[in-house]
Amino acid sequence: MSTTPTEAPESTGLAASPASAGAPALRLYDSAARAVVPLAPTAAPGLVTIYLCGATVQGSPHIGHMRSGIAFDVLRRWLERCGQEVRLIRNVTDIDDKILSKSAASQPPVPWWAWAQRFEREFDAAYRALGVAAPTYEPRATGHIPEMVDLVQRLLDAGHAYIGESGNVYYDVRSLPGYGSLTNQRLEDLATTEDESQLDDDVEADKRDPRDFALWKAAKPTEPADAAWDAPWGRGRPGWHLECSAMSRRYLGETFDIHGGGIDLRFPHHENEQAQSHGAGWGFARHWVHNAWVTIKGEKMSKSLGNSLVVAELLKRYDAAVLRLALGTVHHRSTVEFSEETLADAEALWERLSGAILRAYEFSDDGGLNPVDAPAEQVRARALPAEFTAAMDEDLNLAGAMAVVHATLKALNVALARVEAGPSSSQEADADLRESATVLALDLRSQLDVLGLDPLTEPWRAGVLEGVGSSQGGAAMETLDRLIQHDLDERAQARAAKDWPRADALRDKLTQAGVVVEDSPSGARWHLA
Ligand SMILES: Nc1ncnc2c1ncn2[C@@H]1O[C@H](COP(=O)(O)OP(=O)(O)OP(=O)(O)O)[C@@H](O)[C@H]1O
Ligand SMILES: [Zn+2]
Repeated sequence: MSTTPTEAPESTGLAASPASAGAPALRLYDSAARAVVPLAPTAAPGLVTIYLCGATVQGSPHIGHMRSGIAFDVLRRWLERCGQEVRLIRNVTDIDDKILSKSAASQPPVPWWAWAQRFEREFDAAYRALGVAAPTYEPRATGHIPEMVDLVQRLLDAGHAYIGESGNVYYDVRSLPGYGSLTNQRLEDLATTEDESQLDDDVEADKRDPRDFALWKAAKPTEPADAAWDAPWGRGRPGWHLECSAMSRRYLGETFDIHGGGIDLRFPHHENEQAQSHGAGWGFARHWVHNAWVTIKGEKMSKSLGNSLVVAELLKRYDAAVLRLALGTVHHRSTVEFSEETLADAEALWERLSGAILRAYEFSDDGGLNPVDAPAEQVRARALPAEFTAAMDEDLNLAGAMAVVHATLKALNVALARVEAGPSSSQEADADLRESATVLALDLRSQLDVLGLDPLTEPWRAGVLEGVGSSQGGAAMETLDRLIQHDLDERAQARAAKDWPRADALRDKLTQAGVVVEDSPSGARWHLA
């Protein structure tokens, strides 16, 4: 490994967090250590630095592409909830073989950069729709060519890279004793480091070893002139692996806390990123987190397998919150099987969760000061149940956290039923009941917020309040209640007089209008279907 001294990462602008909360209690599975280990951030007190490999913007995002964005959004939210400041970098690969070939093959052909920009926007829209907070910075590969050229030069100087006859620059994997350590592979057992992302690596006949990989690809006469940049060893463009080493160094410094991405990226992409950064003398990632696949009928969702579901299409059929719930409440290392059944379950759960919070919201309206409608900061300031915290701290155990969510929902429904059963003999007791339902609704919001699913914050709020109207919801429901109550009273009288046809007709009328009537010992209750 190179021992070249390196500059301090002052240009990253990293600083101690003002909201420093000491070290987080989170323990996370580390793919390199193959064990759950404590996360011990080092950049600055109260700060966690994360680099997540982002999209290669060569086509429309399918729902599988969203998995890592959502999984790491939950990780980020949890760390922030625990008082940490999180600096999350997610890059955009906006130059690559597929972008060049697809833009050239499109009818009519478009410039590669227009193609990349189109799909970057689509990814952006999909992340936004699914409630994935924007990363702290989202660097594009093409905006960091000088950093990449510097890194290649550094690797050349340190003897970890060489220039081939083609003008390509390769990483010499045999030069780094630790190559393969991330994925626990011995160099002797590796045949080649070719991977799909480097399809056009041509023959690469000038490699010294088939396991070496391209750091820099020499410009080709068949490729657009503006897809190449000057470098001391000749014009060309960066290899994919190089981008992440250069951009993580630029924004997070030589060493950072967590490196993430899809499980397929472990090898060769992450192994090669690590080789580059270690070769440059940088500490690089201290902790590796990889998320599992979204599958369909057990098979990875993938464009080439023809089973991919484009996010924009799914959003025409499903509420974005339902998609987020389906994807974001499963442990990040477990597969999400994406089926009609998964979506139906998520849809039903979302209705129950948002419906219960909405019911509490409606009855709590008090001259525009609705306690259930507390701003997100207030919701986040609430203490979480110890079981919830313990589950999240133990490798983001979402099953454990969701068990707490279900218990809170159940308790809220019980409280709501008691409130809705109507006034008791004591006003004080009624106020207590309303208070306990309000507290449970806020608790539920607070737990769901960690998962990015608080129904009363954006991007879900508008959809959840649709038809209720954020300021007029309570008043509108009261008016509706009076109208319905009038019919229910008439129905009660018809039943008392054993006028069954009249009683049934009144109920049918309400059912047709979307009102569900439930008879209980204390009288009929209603809710919207
Ligand atoms: N089904 C999936 N589940 C989770 N992550 C995925 C899934 N498909 C792709 N990804 C993530 O998105 C990254 C980019 O995906 P890629 O461009 O290979 O998509 P793809 O649909 O599998 O395309 P192709 O069919 O061209 O292989 C992958 O490296 C992976 O980390
Ligand atoms: Zn990467």
